[in-house]
Amino acid sequence: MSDKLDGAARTEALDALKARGWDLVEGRDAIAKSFKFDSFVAAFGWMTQVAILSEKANHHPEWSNTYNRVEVVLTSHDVGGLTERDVKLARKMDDL
Ligand SMILES: C[C@H](O)[C@H](O)[C@H]1CNC2=NC(N)=NC(=O)C2=N1
Repeated sequence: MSDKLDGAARTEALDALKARGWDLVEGRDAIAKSFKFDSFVAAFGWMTQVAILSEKANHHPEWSNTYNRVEVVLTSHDVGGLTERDVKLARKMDDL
């Protein structure tokens, strides 16, 4: 059974995410955010922490790093869209 977000839960989650700088990706059911850090070391340190959390949750980001920036896309590949797993990972990324 798909655990894709829909209805009021999806609207609520997306509103909260948008308030924190996340946006829907055009053409797919995914969210994206660009994180900027003071340095490459700060960016990579954050990525390392996220990697550990992601592995623990078995839910992983699509991302790329250029110097002090990390471009993140979150979606749940197994269901082809956004789930609560993406919302939780987004919140952890914001909170680190
Ligand atoms: C086999 C394993 O459960 C899957 O490959 C996991 C790993 N991490 C994942 N991460 C994300 N974002 N979507 C998935 O569907 C997914 N599947």
